[in-house]
Amino acid sequence: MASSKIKIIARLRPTLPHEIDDRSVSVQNSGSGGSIHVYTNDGNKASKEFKFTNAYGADSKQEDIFHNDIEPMLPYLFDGITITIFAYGVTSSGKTHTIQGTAEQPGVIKRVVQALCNMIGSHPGPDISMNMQYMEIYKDEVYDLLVPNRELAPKLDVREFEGKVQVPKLSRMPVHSEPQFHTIYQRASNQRSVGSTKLNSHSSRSHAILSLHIDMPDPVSGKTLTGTVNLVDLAGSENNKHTGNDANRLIESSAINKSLSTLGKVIDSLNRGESRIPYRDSKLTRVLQDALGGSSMGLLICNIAPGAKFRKDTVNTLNFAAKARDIENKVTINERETRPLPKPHFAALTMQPSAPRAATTAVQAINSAHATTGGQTHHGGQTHHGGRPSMLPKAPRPSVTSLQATRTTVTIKTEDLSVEKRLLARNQRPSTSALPPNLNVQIQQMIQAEVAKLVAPKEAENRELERRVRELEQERQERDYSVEHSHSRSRRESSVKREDVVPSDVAAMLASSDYANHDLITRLDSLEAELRSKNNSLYDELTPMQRKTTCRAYLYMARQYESSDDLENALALYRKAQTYAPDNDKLRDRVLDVEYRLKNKKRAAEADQSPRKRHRRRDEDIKIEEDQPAEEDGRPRKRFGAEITNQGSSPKRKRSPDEGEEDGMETPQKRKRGAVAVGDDDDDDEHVPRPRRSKRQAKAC
Ligand SMILES: Nc1ncnc2c1ncn2[C@@H]1O[C@H](COP(=O)(O)OP(=O)(O)OP(=O)(O)O)[C@@H](O)[C@H]1O
Repeated sequence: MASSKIKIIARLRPTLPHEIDDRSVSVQNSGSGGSIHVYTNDGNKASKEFKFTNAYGADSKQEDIFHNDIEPMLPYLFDGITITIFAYGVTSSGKTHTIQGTAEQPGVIKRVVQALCNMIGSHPGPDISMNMQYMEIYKDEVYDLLVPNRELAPKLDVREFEGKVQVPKLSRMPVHSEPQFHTIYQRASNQRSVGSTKLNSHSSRSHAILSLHIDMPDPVSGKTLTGTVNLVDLAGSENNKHTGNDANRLIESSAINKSLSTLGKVIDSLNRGESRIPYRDSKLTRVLQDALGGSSMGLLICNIAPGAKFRKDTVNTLNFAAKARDIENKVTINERETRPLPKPHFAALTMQPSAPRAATTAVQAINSAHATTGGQTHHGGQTHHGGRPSMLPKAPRPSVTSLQATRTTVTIKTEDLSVEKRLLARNQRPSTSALPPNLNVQIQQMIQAEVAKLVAPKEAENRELERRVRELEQERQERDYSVEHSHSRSRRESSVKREDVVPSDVAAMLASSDYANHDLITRLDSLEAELRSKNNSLYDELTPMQRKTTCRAYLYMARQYESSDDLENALALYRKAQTYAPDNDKLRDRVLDVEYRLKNKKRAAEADQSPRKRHRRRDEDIKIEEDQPAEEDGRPRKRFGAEITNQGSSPKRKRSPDEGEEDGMETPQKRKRGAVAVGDDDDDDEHVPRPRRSKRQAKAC
């Protein structure tokens, strides 16, 4: 494993038409080496100097940066190394211009894709493929930009797998050609969150990360090397006094500033060699973990805006860059098994995976190249890093899957960096296994046979256990079935019994019209008692039809009792009937009526107990009987209690004109008065209501 420092370059953008050129920032030796001077006051000689690997002035071209700093890194991708290039700076400093560019001045992305397509195309060897992923981090959440509709895209999780931070659900698209890439990229870029601020009409509101993966399978070793280049366009730090942000922009701005401040903290912690690096404090640092003290090579482009109003931001950016250049990454090569292996037996798990080997020569070559160009920029250039253990890439966990990722080192000839020769050299490398392939298979088969012998008795025991469990389960099911069957049969029988018994009894009772059918009452009572004893009510047990029939039976008997003036029994039977028709309003009225009458009857009976009243009443009765002639048909007139019918004599019921006066009589008093009135009115053609009189007055009359 070799260490590699992050390479830092700075770029000053030109003054825009609406800006004043106050010459507050200048670049010396633009293009190679170079330093940036930030003047404390306009035209003042006092300045702060920052030196970097390369510094580019306002007149620099896109291709200058590409040819000097980016193109030389690309061949390392074909050794399975990850490269991260990110643009950092205040808003409107030219980050998007540098990374993305325009149609006339294409930026890093277009140039990198073009170069990679050429490199892949010129290589006749194994099947090299390129895939792309594109995500944005907006308000500290990761979103896929390759989805058809970014608005509907879900937030994505960031996970760590085998020492590498990944976004597992991020989509991946194959890149076959340059035009095809640009179609996909253009569509995805249009989905990126941008907004207008006072400083930039097209300001990025998110951090965008485009990843290009180059997969190089090696059919001989069954392994695939993957080189990845991450091109990161960070959102710019913002001074809200200058941007004039509205509420939504302020929220975005605070998320951007927070993530950038975490980025600064991560770099500080790495420089101090702290044991805890706050990668997890923001999604940005989590995703870029590999580039910040991880296992990839890094290039940081610091974009600077001219003008005094940006002076503070410019100094901050350059201070940040000065700190970042001390970060050391432990560069590793990404190689994984892709040949499907025979399913490994658990015994094979005891075998440890091969430890990652260091990418030595390749990275040393990079470092030496950096040192030659950037040695003078390091302010004395000591490395403060003491080889913090957490910065070392983790060894892959043992895995039973055939896709076992390993990171190994290859020796790269630094004197010859052409892709064809690198790939040729890789193909000519002997297989990592020193044993012939058939011997490996034989060993595996022997181990499997041995282990099978060991586990055979245990497996037989397990089979026997399983069989026993199955039997028991079957027995239980059969038992459950028979219990359920007997229950349902008894339920069926009981319902059949009820249907047989209740209706036939009722029918018999109705046929005999014997209202004193005590047998029926006894039968119903006993049935109810029986059901009550079973914690159940007859109502619940009967079908609606059976309830209706039972109710009718009780009603029939109640009416019979009522007509014979046995109000007590009638009331009891009406109440019973009510239990089977609780919602019947007429029946409820009837019960109230009978209750009322029964109460008055009892009261009247009590009054009759007084000796004086009994005497007076007897006299009155004699007098009335003397005065009252018999009906023409010889039948006596109806008297109190005899008028009860089953016609529904609700107290509130409106009488029909056809109903006799007596039917509307509601109370014993009324009825009595009515009886007298009927007797008196017999001779009258016209009904004249009589004034109310006391009994004494009536007697006097
Ligand atoms: N080197 C350059 N040459 C010409 N124009 C430039 C250059 N750099 C930046 N610009 C112009 O400056 C403006 C702001 O640039 P750009 O959008 O790239 O800034 P930014 O840093 O990405 O801003 P933000 O962080 O707000 O997205 C754009 O109009 C862009 O065309």
